[in-house]
Parts: sequence; structure tokens; C-alpha cells
Amino acid sequence: MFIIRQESHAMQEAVSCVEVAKHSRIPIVINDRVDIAMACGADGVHLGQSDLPARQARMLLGSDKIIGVSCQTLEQVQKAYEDGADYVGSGAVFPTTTKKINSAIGLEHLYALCRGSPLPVVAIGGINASNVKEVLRERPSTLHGVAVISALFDQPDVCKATQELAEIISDVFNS
Ligand SMILES: Cc1ncc(COP(=O)(O)OP(=O)(O)O)c(N)n1
Ligand SMILES: Cc1ncsc1CCOP(=O)(O)O
Repeated sequence: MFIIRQESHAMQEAVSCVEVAKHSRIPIVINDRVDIAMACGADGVHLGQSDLPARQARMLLGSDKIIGVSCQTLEQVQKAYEDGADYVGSGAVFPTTTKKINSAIGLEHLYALCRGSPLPVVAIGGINASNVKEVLRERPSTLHGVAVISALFDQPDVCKATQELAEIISDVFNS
């Protein structure tokens, strides 16, 4: 799944991504903006704690669209679940320079969130080819995957970095 985060030219970016994705089976989810997700026919939306609550997003988007919510506490996870979210994104697991964060939640907190979560959890923040095995080490059943930005887009060859990371991840899931 791709999450489109571009804030400027968001609509053009989103429409192009949805067009490209029509020919693949990769869902396209728009960060923060339910209006853009609806307007460009995206597969869903990812919401932060200060964005439109998932309950309202669900009313607007209907039952078929994907809704993800960023959560750092079990209370937030429970609310996302009750509001009708499909998954939660939790992090930043490790320090990252991609986004200003107060502090990283760390692996033990991530696993505690996963253990208490009725929803699939996607770990985000500072995850890359050198630490992804460690992140997936404990693999509580609700830890469904990782989301990355710099691990791919700060690399000289994005395709190569994507293939390498995907290989590491499938090795873990197939072991
Ligand atoms: C999987 C996943 N998790 C978290 C985020 C961050 O979204 P959000 O909390 O809305 O933060 P900002 O958009 O303000 O950076 C995400 N996009 N995906
Ligand atoms: C969007 C977001 N939410 C929490 S950390 C983060 C940025 C993750 O970027 P990177 O994979 O480069 O650390």
C-alpha cells in the first residue's frame, strides 16, 4: 500500500498515483485529506490524531474504503477501532529525521500496542534495511508490517532499495 503525503499539489499528485495504481493491485491511501481521497477515488485515507476522526471519515467514505489512524497509546487504538478504522500506524518506533517527533516510542511500546490492539498495526519511523528484522523479531499477530520513507527515498537507487527491503521482509514473514 502507498500512502501519499505530498501536501502541495496534493490533488494532482493523488490523481496521478490513483491512475497508475489502477493498473496494479496496490492500494493508494491519502494522508490526512479525506476530501482529496474522495475526489480522486483513492482507496482510503490515513488520519493523524489531529485530523478528522475516523468515525466521521467512515461516514463520508463508506464501508469499502481503507481508514488508518496514527496511534501511540492503547486508548487511541481502542478509539480508532470503535470509530471503524481498518488499521493503526504506530511510531515513530525509532528516531527519524523525516518528521519532527517528540520522542521515539521504541520496540517494547510498539509490541505492547500490538498485543492490546484489535486492529492490524503498521510500524513506522526510522525503519530501514538494517533494523527491519529486529522490528519484526517478536511479531505479535497484529503486527502486519512496516511503513518507510527514507529507507527508500533517501537512497541513490529507489528501485534497488525497495527490492532489497522487500526481500528482507518476505524472508522474515516466510521463515
Ligand atoms: C502508517 C502510518 N503511520 C503514521 C503516519 C503519519 O500520519 P500522521 O499521524 O497524520 O502524521 P503527519 O501526516 O502529520 O506526518 C502515516 N502517514 N502512516
Ligand atoms: C510519517 C511518520 N509518522 C511517524 S514517523 C514518520 C516518518 C517516517 O519516516 P522514515 O521512514 O523516513 O523514518
